[in-house]
Amino acid sequence: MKAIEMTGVRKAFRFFTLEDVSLALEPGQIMGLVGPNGAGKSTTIRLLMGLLSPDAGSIRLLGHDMPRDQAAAKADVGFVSDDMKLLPQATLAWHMDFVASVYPGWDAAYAATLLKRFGLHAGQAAKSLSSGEQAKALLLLALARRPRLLVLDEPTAGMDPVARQELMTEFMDVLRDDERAILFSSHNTLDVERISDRLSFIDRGRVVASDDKEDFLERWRTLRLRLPDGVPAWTLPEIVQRDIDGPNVTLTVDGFNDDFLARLGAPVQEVHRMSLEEVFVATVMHSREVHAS
Ligand SMILES: Nc1ncnc2c1ncn2[C@@H]1O[C@H](COP(=O)(O)OP(=O)(O)OP(=O)(O)O)[C@@H](O)[C@H]1O
Repeated sequence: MKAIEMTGVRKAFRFFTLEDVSLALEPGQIMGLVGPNGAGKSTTIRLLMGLLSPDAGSIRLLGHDMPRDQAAAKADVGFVSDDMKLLPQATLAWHMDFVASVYPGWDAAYAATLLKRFGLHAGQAAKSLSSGEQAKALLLLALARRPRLLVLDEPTAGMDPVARQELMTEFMDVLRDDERAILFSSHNTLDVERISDRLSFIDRGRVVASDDKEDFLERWRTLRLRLPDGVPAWTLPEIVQRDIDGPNVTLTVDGFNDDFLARLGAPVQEVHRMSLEEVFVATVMHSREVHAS
């Protein structure tokens, strides 16, 4: 059974449409949902969690049909988004007791470990926590339930680099158990590159690429060539961008391998791997060009 299965999902708002979104996540995997502002990440996550109903398509969370079976699904799904708030007057201990009383999977020893790791104090009132501490507290409450699936909308927003690193380590620990899965959205490609097994890039309401992280990083390259006799009119479909500066040509390639080099038929001076951020930007720009034409 897949942790997440979204097929052909559509949701139209007045000025924005999420179109034909399909995502799949297996147990034991972490998926990073990456996209620019307004791409549709939170809308996708709200649909997943049953907070919105799709106009078309199907959504299954841990095998449950959404939004119909959301009560059953949510018993096993930890969800945190940046518009969630703790009760201002209540302490973190009160929140922990409350969540423990609702969810039988609550792991008190793990909660105590997370308190220490995140530098939080159970006796502190929520209103006196900094915004980064509030975000950590919400994540603690979700993680200590030991849910089979964690769905996190921008979990590291407002956190400093040290806190982000701690959190990423924590996510990796959650996945030691092969039955669990995490979907998280982020603008931060460094975080995503660090821990994700799968990546889905979303732009303007469409999933523009979805694959294993290693496959993305293996496929994409920038190539530098020097061509004294002018620039050939390459039409190879793998070339998504070409920058020409006199005889110096830089190609951005999606689908780099020996066969591509043979078909390119030109001496390549340098081949560089690309960071996930570069792959993300190139994918989004290329998808926009394709749509515009
Ligand atoms: N309830 C709604 N009614 C109308 N439009 C909406 C609604 N919710 C979201 N939108 C629109 O859908 C688009 C996508 O929003 P969404 O919050 O999913 O983007 P996002 O990728 O999470 O962006 P960000 O990274 O900026 O948080 C935006 O243009 C937003 O204005």
